[in-house]
Amino acid sequence: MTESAMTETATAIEVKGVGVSFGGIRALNEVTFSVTAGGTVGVIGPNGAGKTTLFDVVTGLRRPTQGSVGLHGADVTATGALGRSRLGVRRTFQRPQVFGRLTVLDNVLAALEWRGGGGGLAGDLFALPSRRSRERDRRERAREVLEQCGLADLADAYAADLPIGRRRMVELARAIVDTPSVLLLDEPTSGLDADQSTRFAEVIAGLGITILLVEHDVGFVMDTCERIVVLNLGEVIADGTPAEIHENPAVRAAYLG
Ligand SMILES: Nc1ncnc2c1ncn2[C@@H]1O[C@H](COP(=O)(O)OP(=O)(O)OP(=O)(O)O)[C@@H](O)[C@H]1O
Repeated sequence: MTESAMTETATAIEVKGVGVSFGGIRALNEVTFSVTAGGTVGVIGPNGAGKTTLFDVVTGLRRPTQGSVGLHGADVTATGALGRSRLGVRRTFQRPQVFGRLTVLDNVLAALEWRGGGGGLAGDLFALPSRRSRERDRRERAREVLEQCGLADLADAYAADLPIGRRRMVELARAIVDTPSVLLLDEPTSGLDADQSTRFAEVIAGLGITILLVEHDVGFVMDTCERIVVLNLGEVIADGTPAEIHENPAVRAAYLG
């Protein structure tokens, strides 16, 4: 393998020259950055900076007007959200998106179901041994993740009845249960108390996967991420380590104050 090919495979997310316009509004302009496989990168910026639009572009919910998106070395600009999820991309949302009328356990099990039940229709209809053992494995894995996320006692609670902090953890549990390769977290600590934030940070630190997170809590980003990308008015104004970002005069002027 050539050196450049090796560099390419080590890059999990590559955003190159991305632009998105909404009519006359330029939500993103020439946005370029990458995330190394297994790395954790934070995106910060004031309201309206383009953070959510950037997540939409990386997850395939929105096609950029310009530029390209790469995942694990492949150009996925034209690949939709489902195709990207098949490549192992998972996401949480600013407002946690859980299935309110399902229990916590069923929310997590749902994420293990979409690839198919194994054994096909016959497996389901006749409860074949292969189907039953797969079902046991699924439940075991789901319970393991509930434990990891501090939700074991809430397995049978309806997601809609939970306070926002718990719903965020359910969303996280559902996102990580089938061991994604890339996880995007949109304002993960919003609505969490200090203990829940700490737990959240511990859970994601232990995953060993590529993480891109948007967060208003700059302290959390500084503690959790090895690199930070700063957006302002749709443009990257800084990209560096937490210490570099903290000292960057343009960032201080635009954001940190
Ligand atoms: N669907 C849309 N139609 C029109 N304009 C939009 C749309 N989505 C976003 N915008 C505009 O694009 C810009 C970037 O918005 P975006 O939501 O990506 O910013 P953000 O950094 O996530 O903001 P916040 O921190 O408030 O969530 C803003 O000016 C916003 O008003």
